[in-house]
Amino acid sequence: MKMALTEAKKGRYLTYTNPMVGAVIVKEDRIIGSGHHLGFGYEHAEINAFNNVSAQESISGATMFVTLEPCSHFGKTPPCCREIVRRGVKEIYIAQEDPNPLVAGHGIKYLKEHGVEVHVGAVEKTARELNEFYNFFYQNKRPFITLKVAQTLDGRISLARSHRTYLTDETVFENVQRLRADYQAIVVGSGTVLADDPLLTVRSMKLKYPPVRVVLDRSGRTTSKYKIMNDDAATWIFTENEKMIARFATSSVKVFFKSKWTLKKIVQQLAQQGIQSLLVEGGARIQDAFLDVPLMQQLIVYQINQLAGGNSLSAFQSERAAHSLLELKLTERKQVGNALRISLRR
Ligand SMILES: NC(=O)C1=CN([C@@H]2O[C@H](COP(=O)(O)OP(=O)(O)OC[C@H]3O[C@@H](n4cnc5c(N)ncnc54)[C@H](OP(=O)(O)O)[C@@H]3O)[C@@H](O)[C@H]2O)C=CC1
Ligand SMILES: Nc1c(N[C@@H]2O[C@H](COP(=O)(O)O)[C@@H](O)[C@H]2O)[nH]c(=O)[nH]c1=O
Ligand SMILES: [Zn+2]
Repeated sequence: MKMALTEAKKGRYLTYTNPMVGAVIVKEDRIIGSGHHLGFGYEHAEINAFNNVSAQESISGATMFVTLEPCSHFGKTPPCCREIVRRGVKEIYIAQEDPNPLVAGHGIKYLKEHGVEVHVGAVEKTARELNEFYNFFYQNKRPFITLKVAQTLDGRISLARSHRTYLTDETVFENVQRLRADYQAIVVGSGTVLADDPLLTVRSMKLKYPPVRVVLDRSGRTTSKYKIMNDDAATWIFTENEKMIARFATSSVKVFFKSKWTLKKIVQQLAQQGIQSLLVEGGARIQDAFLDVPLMQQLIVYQINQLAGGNSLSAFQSERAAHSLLELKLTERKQVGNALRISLRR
């Protein structure tokens, strides 16, 4: 199963809203084939593993190790569970059940009903972690949300709200690029667009499915002159200003207009669009809004050894009355460039 997990990882950045999946076929204590899910819309891991078995080998009577329950639905490809039965696989080890309601248990049921000996749960924890956002999305019906903040020792993100303060170095930039690549959407508030004019793209890698840039712009202060509105990646704006529809009518920017958007409704809408993971990159008011709801699962802080003081801007700051403390569990702490990277979970 560990080999199947190594196989699965070969699909990283290519599977999009599909999980990474790996499969290994064993016969008489020999590996006769292995494969992974090649990418969104392409062959599933099991089929790719079958395709990699040489013509001289007989699959009939073999054992398969697969990191996710074989699918039972006609999607972009036919059901893997049928192919497994058709090929005569005798026994199958499955790391985890597929939480996707299209499959959820049906694949296992089909295999059992067709005489395959099924074992579920081998190396399950590692398999679940590999597709953490996918699993979270189907189990909770909402995206996995990470808040990311670059801050000073005194928890400040900028010397003044109206402009950008460069806090972290090139090494942190690279680290953030890799972090971004793992998410399907990146969220910022209009204040950050106006103050920083960020691109919010992944420049260090050529991604087939770059994260969507989501701008929360309630009163409609952004225009097409900002870099985030370019075509380097998709951009979606959530606004309560109807004029934004006309303002972006001739561009590829998608405007989600509603006379009243709550953060919960925005997250619901993103889930409906199939977004399984969100990286929230500020600014102060947006981070505070996510803290207030609270809709986040993870916080990643890049903390530098400098102080800002005075009336500099706090990482989570708005006009609302603070009412309680939110306790988080430390999961990782390591030095990255000029910052201490601190990861915490709810
Ligand atoms: N160091 C770091 O990690 C980062 C620092 N920054 C810094 O943060 C500053 C910008 O922060 P800030 O001014 O707070 O702006 P934000 O980026 O947090 O955007 C705030 C705006 O978002 C809109 N909005 C939409 N939905 C909501 C909601 N549910 N709750 C609150 N606001 C919502 C509001 O628009 P409206 O007013 O129309 O209602 C509000 O003005 C800049 O100085 C920037 O440099 C930014 C990102 C990262
Ligand atoms: N990638 C993968 C599976 N993925 C399952 O299939 C769904 C996508 O189906 P489709 O759109 O047809 O590609 C995905 O959400 C998940 O339920 N299943 C498998 O048997 N093996 C695989 O390698
Ligand atoms: Zn399949």
